[in-house]
Amino acid sequence: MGRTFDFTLTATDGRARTGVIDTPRGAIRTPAFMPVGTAATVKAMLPESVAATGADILLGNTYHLMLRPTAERIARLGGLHGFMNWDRPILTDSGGFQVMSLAELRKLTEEGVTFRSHIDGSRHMLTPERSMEIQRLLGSDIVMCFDECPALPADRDRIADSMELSMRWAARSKAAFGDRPGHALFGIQQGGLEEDLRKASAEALVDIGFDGYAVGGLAVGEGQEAMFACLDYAPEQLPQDKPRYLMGVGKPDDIVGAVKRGIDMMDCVLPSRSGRTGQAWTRRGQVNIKNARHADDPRPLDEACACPACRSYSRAYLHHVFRAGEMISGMLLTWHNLHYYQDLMGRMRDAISSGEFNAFEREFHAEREAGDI
Ligand SMILES: CNc1nc2cc3nc[nH]c(=O)c3cc2[nH]1
Ligand SMILES: [Zn+2]
Repeated sequence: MGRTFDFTLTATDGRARTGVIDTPRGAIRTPAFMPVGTAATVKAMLPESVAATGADILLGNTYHLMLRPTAERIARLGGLHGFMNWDRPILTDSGGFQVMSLAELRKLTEEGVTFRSHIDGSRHMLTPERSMEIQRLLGSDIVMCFDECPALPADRDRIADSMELSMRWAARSKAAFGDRPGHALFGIQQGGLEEDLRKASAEALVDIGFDGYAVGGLAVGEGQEAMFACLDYAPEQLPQDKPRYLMGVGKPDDIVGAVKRGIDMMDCVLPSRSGRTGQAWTRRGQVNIKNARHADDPRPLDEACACPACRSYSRAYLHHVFRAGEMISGMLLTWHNLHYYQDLMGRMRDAISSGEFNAFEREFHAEREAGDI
């Protein structure tokens, strides 16, 4: 296993970029989409199936794994890669966002956050130092700073105070992370929808120095228009030569708009979560396979898709197994959705490389208007 973590840009088209992040566990082609493997599994998928969709990296959640089975147990068993049988790169988030959205009886102080587990009510504390320790125990390749993500809408003072706390926590995260060749630490920009606060956050993070930079604080209910308005300036406030990671995004059209605005990495539960509920994402838009109109339809979900669900099964079959509550339903639609997302990322990488991103974007939207799905 090599010891480096390097990002190489291979082409740009407008503000869109494509490149490769080299890590000791393999290369990550950017723009990259990371499937979410919350509790050491991408739900309804075998790891080899996740790899078959084209995913170079997946995301693990510190909050869930620290509660169950605990980071110490995973470390005793050799780390998250061996534990979940995924030998490619893993990015773990820092736990702060999940604590604020899932845990009970939370108390936030300068030190960190104390909370009770949503699983069994046990008491826990997360600090920048504890988050770095957990992510080290898990063995993740890309570690995220411990930060606070304020819910929007929020007034400017609240956003400013929260961003400044996150910057102090970023410095503590960096100090606790130490020097770990082959492992990366990403800072997370905050500042809500305030351009000057985002600039101040970016400058604070660059002063501390990170291997990559996330645009945090978005996809928290602000809506696509406000998110894109923020992405019209925020990515370019961050270093041009490091990966830019937009957290928690998103629907396919969110992803295309984010890549257009200079984002290199994204993660979202949407393709896997919606796959389990019967929502399929296709080039021509969304298909709810549980809708009665599919009951006798012999066509595949998407004629243009090469995934196992589209190659070997009809809409009628997918409709049936969802209506019957069969486990294969979630497996097939999750596989299709993750395959579609990775296919979308690959088509964007190719379009950027050939300087045709604008044409790609026009075609992407035109196909969705075509209807008849
Ligand atoms: C689903 N939307 C979403 N997931 C997020 C995760 C995050 N983690 C750390 N910091 C963030 O600001 C942050 C924002 C996020 N938005
Ligand atoms: Zn498919």
